[in-house]
Amino acid sequence: MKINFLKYQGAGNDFILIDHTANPLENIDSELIERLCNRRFGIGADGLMFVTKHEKYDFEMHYFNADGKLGSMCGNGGRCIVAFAKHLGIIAKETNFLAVDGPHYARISESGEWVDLQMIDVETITKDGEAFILNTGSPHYVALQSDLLNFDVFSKGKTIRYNSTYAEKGINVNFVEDKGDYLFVRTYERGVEDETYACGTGVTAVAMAMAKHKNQSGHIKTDIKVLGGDIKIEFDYDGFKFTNVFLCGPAKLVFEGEIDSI
Ligand SMILES: N[C@H](CCC[C@H](N)C(=O)O)C(=O)O
Repeated sequence: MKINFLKYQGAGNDFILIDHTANPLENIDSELIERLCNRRFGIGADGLMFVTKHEKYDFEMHYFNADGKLGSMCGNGGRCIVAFAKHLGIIAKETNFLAVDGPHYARISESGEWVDLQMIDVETITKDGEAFILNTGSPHYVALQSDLLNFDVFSKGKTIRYNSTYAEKGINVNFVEDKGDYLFVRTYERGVEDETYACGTGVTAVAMAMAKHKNQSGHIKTDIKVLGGDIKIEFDYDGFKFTNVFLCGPAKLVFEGEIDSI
């Protein structure tokens, strides 16, 4: 069986993209997805996405984590799939598409390599000790951490993700250091079960948690640095609810290929 794919990355969060608009998605082979995402035996990626047709929206996004299982919303994946849809000629400058957490609006630059993706509104932020817990389409744990560059994100993130509170459903664990002009963020991702170079729903959660932590309100713009590049978050916050949330950043085509058998 031959499968054509494109590989994209958004701030170093990398994905395999497959055009499935010609036929509906059925009989998902989780083991195959896991093999394709494997960095030693496959193409290598943090996740894999299929684009399918939808009656009411420009397209539908189906996101799978590198472990082959259906994921919750992926923000960087969302930006990459918009770039992919433009590449396929499905959309031009803007789009309304459907993802697992509902409809999303996005706009794309002329070059096709920068995407502003609207994310869901968020109202509920709880605390686990000093950490903030919120869902931006995917569940996130946000903890402040000094000297983050030298911090063991993998071990500490994994310990939190597998503690008795989160072991069953899992959680994405983000660590943030406030650098004044920007936030430096590193993330241990559920479903990849490793640190990734960027996590879109994660940095969105971090920007929200920090706005609450600093008692900010109004129209808030946050510059974020992750291991794989720079991301910008914008939202309105009235002290209770985050609305008009945009995750803005790069979405780049890396290569194109054909899988014969694996
Ligand atoms: N990398 C993704 C997060 C994927 C969420 C996934 N790890 C899960 O919890 O199902 C992002 O850019 O938002």
